[in-house]
Amino acid sequence: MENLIFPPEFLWGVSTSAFQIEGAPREGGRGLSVWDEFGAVHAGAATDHYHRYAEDVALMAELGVGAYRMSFAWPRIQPEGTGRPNQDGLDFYDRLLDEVCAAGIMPVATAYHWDTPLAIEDAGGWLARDTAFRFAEYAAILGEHFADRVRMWIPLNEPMVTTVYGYAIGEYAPGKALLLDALPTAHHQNLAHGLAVQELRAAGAASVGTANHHSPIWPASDSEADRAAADWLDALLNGLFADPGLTGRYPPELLPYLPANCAGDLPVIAQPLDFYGVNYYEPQCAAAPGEGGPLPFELRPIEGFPRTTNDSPIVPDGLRELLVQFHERYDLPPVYLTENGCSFDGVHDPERIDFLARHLSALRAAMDAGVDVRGYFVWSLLDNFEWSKGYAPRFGLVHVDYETQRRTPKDSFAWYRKLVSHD
Ligand SMILES: O=C(O)[C@H](O)[C@@H](O)[C@H](O)[C@H](O)CO
Repeated sequence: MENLIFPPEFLWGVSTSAFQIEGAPREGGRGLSVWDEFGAVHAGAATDHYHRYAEDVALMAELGVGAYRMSFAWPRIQPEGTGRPNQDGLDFYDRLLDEVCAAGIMPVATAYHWDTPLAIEDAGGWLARDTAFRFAEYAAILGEHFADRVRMWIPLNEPMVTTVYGYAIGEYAPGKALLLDALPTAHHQNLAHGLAVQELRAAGAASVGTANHHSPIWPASDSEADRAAADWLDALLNGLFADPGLTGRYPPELLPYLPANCAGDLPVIAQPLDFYGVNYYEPQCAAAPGEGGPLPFELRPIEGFPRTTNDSPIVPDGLRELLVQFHERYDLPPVYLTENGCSFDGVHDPERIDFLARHLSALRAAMDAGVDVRGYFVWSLLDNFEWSKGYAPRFGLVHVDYETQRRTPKDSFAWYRKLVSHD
């Protein structure tokens, strides 16, 4: 730990999301979301955070973090995705945010972490331009009620994952496999982001940024064809969500797949940001597609690295590579690692401690290379519902027994507490 030296004002946090921890899907007037009945495994009670939030905030206070990144559940605030807010939903988040503030922890809020109200999805979801405007109305409600306590706002969590996993390959809700015909959902999310930034700022938001999922893209070989495939994947996974907000332009190779009138929305999308949030987990590798391949690239497995129980390759230096690349590519506002973490079993989790330590060293190296990084959030405080993988992958610093809902801090919890306390 001796080499993990960070400035005294560096912001240490943990992240979660509403659908993955709250549970109580039918309590307090909450409406159904696109994830409630999607897939083989349903979240159900999750970690029952809806009832146990005070216990979880006490764990964060014990951990000594300065910030907590949570998300609001759109279907808890607007059960049908439109219209007047649901008072019970507002009251729950009032209780939660008051508890967080009373513990001296700074609330960082994501307005949307994939739990689209079912009524909105039935009306087209992110394939429909209108959803961006519904989302802006929802963001205005959040700003009106919570801008007095939330210090950092993130309109959308990882729009890339929603587009690619939700609409292009169908692994996540809503389960559509449209391949490149899914790309209008990226534009509508980018538009929703821009409109929400305007609404949140109008409501007095202290600061607004992103939580985008980014990866360095490695070509499978040095061949021209593989490098071209990697460039295309880089545009799809990174440029499609970073470029419009940071440069006011889309990667040109993607324009044929985006709505014809998308350029008209770019001024709204390119709202100046107070911070740029990055979620980093692993690099990606691309090769030229085989004969008649449906896409201008093929994914290749990343080999030769240790792996998590969620089968993700552990590549800490990929984080330094990504941040330095973005630093050279964009005029970045201050950067926060809004998510980084890994899945390993057990309360005794030396692999997680090693993972976090090596990613923090890579983060330190990126800072030494000139990247203005101001904070780091571990994914996640608690073991929780890992989307279509259900409850098997465990990402928490705190173990959760899903039978009893008993919380047990892991060895990594003690390790992170020591780190953030500068001891
Ligand atoms: O990055 C994501 O995919 C999401 O933001 C989280 O909801 C995941 O649970 C986490 O990343 C682990 O995969």
